[in-house]
Amino acid sequence: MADDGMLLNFELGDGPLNKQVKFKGGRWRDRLKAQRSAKHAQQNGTSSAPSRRPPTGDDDSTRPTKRQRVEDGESARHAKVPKTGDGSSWTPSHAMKTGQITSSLFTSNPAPVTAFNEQPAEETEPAKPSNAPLSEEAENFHSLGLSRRVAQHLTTKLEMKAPTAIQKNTIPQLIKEDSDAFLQAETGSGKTLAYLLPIVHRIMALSLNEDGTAKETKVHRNSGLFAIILAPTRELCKQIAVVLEKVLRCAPWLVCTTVIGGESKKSEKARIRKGVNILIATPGRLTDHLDHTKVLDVGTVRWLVLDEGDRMMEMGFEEDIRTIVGKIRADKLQKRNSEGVVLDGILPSRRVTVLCSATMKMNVQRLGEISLEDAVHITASKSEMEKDAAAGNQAAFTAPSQLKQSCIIVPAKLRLVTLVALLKSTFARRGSVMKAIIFISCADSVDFHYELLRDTEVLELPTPESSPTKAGASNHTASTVAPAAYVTSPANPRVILHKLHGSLAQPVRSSTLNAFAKCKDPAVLITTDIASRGLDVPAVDLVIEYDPAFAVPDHVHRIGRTARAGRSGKAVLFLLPGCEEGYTAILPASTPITPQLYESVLQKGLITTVNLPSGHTTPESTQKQTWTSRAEALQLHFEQRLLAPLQSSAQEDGAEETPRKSKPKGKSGSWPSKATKPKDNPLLDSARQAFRSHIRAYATHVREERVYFDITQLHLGHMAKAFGLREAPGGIGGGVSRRVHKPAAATNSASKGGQKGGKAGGMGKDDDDEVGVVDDDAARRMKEKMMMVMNASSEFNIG
Ligand SMILES: Nc1ncnc2c1ncn2[C@@H]1O[C@H](COP(=O)(O)OP(=O)(O)OP(=O)(O)O)[C@@H](O)[C@H]1O
Repeated sequence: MADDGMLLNFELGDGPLNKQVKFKGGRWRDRLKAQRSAKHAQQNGTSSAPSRRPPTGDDDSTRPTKRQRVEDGESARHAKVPKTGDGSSWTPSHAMKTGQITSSLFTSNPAPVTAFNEQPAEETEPAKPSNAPLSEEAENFHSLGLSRRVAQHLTTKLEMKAPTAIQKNTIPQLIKEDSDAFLQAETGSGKTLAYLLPIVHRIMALSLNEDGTAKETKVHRNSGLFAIILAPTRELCKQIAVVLEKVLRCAPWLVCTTVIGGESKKSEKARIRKGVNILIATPGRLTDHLDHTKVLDVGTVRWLVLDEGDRMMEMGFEEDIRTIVGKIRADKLQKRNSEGVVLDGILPSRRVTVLCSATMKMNVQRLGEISLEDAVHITASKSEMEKDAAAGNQAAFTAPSQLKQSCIIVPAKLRLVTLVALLKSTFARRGSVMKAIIFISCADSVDFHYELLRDTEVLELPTPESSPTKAGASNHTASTVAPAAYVTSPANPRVILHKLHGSLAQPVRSSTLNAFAKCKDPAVLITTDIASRGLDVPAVDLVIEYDPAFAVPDHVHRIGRTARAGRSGKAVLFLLPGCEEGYTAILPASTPITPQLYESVLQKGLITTVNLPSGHTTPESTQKQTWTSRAEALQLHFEQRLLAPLQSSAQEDGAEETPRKSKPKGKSGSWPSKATKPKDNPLLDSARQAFRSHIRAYATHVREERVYFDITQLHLGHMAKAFGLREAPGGIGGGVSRRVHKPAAATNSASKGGQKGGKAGGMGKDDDDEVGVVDDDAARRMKEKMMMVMNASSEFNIG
């Protein structure tokens, strides 16, 4: 690595550069321009710095102005070097002592269209949690109809004293009635137990009398498959299995298992052959087993649960679900099992389908048509039901009331440093935040940010799962768990970084998630939407949507990873100034989404020096810097990290950097594109790939929300800076990946041939990373944008 110390050590004084500086790196045009500017500045006794005062957040005048081209040498010559809000001078960044060329971070940024003042944090009474368990006095599990055995097990072993509202409304219904149900309640409200407990209770009743004494015939693992639970992702299936296993400890004669892909079908078949009473599956894998696993008998199945039903539809599992529902219904319902145990009466006398979600996209109506018959709609509260009815059964959804939502409107160029500053201030105090999740739009961008923010030194970590130790790194997490650089603080000298996306191998995904969940140190998970649904990781205090979700319901699920079961939580949304600002108006929130000024975030986070990764030194002079100059230095450091190994060759041939063609990476299948072949600096390569994928992903926000996420408004040059790039790399317009859904054919057996479509990238996984729908409109906009870019010269494309 280059000696970044040199780079961070730029002058803070407001005097002009008085030495002839040799400019290195970047493109020859930029170098020439900077050389000229510096010369003029010397002659005129002024700096070649842009004239704009860096925003300090002190008053309105400090707002960044609307997007402008970078000041030319003339205007820069006449510009005064202003003082920053905190009294120090503003540092020119176009021509620095080190001779590096970069555009200023604080100039030419578009101003927010909404005028807002950051409200001082009011000492208001915290909102009453809307998804918490009810009071023990008001309700208990036994009174809902569950056996004493189950109720006691919940209280004593699982430490659940009272049901939540959705559990209170669902459990009696599913115990007493045999009708289909559509379960809808906010994130973290305990829907999993709401449908699991009545199922377990009724299956247990085949073996136990009402007073808890054993019946003559006791069902066991070979007595039949009674329930199938479908969930969209493998992680979610595993999580449901963990909860169910805990519940089944009070009925150890019953067995559940998962069939989710990502592991050998043979071993799944073997488990089914051994006997299972409750099966948890991803739709694609189950369809495959229904086709090929003869021992899988669905004649005794009484419940089919579709957890996160809308997500399954969205992921293209409609055909699989049709097949599954069709096959289960077609099989004659057995009134007795093969051992002669009477099932009817104790178990439902018809097949019951339960559909479950915190949100309902339009496609759920179709899912309802496929799977439900005269379903009852169960919500957490009466008022919700009334609200939904008033809305013409278009289910309304909200975020938990205790969840505090805020947004930061931050110009594209400042996104990366603002993210670091936010994380740094988040972990400034020990214990205030233990776990944070950062949502990013695509796998390539997750890979890049993880590589950028992790420390290069491998430290010994305490838990075996999250230990890329010197001695023996955990194979599965060696490339997905690492100590973080930049965001640590004296109070939290160790923060552990994790990354997760659908293109990672299944064992890596499982181990990484497990490592994050069990991490004893403060931890950050950088992830795609793969972690947005249903995942229940305790102690997530903060969710950062660095890239906004592709659709509002996805946003609701993402932020729902915090503030679960009555706990508190915060969610921060990054938005660009301009049309994105209007997005907050359509987001569901019990309390208003509070705006935060990015200037304050930077100021708070960069109040002290940033801990650079091992091997990078922070010069002493930076100790005295202001937050603005620290932000500039940090950005410069990132850019330099990306460029370092390539610099010498660029100098030698004086050529402009051009993206090099290479084979597609293949690993992050969601966004296939012309990848550049890693040569000298894999991080640079990763940044370019991430940038391209990010821009493509941006084009895929759902149609109704594209008014807020208009790709034609994106400044690619500015956005490139958020990836540590000094200019937008080419190759973005290499065709917008169509979002076609993978499904069974791709997932399960190549032998099926006839792809019904594969998810972008065609990785053919059950639950690969998903993005918004890429349709003709998105493709057209993308094309338009590319034309604009080709016809315009940007700040980084001076000429
Ligand atoms: N009665 C209860 N008392 C205390 N904690 C509970 C209770 N029921 C569920 N929980 C806990 O609440 C958390 C959220 O539960 P669960 O994952 O079922 O929520 P959910 O409604 O399915 O959320 P999502 O829509 O995000 O999937 C879990 O950690 C679970 O252990």
